[in-house]
Amino acid sequence: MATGRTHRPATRSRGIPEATVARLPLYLRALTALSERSVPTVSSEELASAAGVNSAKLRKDFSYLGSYGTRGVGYDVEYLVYQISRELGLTQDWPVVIVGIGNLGAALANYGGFASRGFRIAALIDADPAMAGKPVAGIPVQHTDDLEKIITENGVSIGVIATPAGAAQQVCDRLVAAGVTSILNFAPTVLTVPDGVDVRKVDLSIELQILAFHEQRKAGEEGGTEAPVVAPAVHGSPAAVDRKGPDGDVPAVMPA
Ligand SMILES: NC(=O)c1ccc[n+]([C@@H]2O[C@H](COP(=O)([O-])OP(=O)(O)OC[C@H]3O[C@@H](n4cnc5c(N)ncnc54)[C@H](O)[C@@H]3O)[C@@H](O)[C@H]2O)c1
Repeated sequence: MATGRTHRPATRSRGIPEATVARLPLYLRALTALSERSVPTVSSEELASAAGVNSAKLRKDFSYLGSYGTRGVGYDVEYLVYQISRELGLTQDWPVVIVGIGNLGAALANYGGFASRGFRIAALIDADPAMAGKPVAGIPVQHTDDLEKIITENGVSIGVIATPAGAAQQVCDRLVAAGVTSILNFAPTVLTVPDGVDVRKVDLSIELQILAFHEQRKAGEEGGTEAPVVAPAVHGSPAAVDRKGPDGDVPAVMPA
């Protein structure tokens, strides 16, 4: 199967640009921290600084949400938390499966940040029969033979792939055929999916390579030599080099 686009167009159907969507989690993280400190209101400048975003961009982003703040007062923190959570679809529970429970899959399963943000780990799946039934993060690992059944029974629409690269496309195809429509891919390979399926890719080695590029450029500047004008080749994902993140940085998570 597996033909077609690997990511959505730049503007969502509801009219919120993809770049704004990518910044909403940054605002939400900053707002959640303010909310935990019981801060009632925040100015666009303060929030922009806490989120690491330019304040004009923040105001533009919030205008898409219909949120303009109150002059002299700022934005209501609790209301913005609610609004952004609703926009991101975080006011509902999202069951997630992780496929490939090795070093990375187990670390992800143990990460408390998913559950606290509404992403409940519904199942852990691995192809190794020796792992079946063994608990990881308190959840028994299930065998890939049952993948389709697990997806259907749990109403899973988000799948995380942490298998070796060679297995990732086949796992992706099975997840999609079973009804998964969003995939977070950690395997260092480009996945092909049908229209309507979103894939985000995480590759920390690419982030390190980009940092190495900047280190090299800084060293060149200090030494008075001209900085290189092109990034080094990044295996398997040339788009990662020139793709900018939410606010000009390069994201650790990128469209596949
Ligand atoms: N994106 C990143 O920044 C990042 C960081 C570390 C690792 N990785 C990648 O994540 C993947 C996992 O790395 P790891 O160190 O955990 O490897 P690992 O070898 O420890 O674990 C891989 C697991 O996948 C299972 N597996 C193999 N084929 C499978 C299949 N068809 N279906 C289900 N499970 C299957 C194996 O049984 C094993 O438990 C690799 O592709 C690695 O390159 C990415």
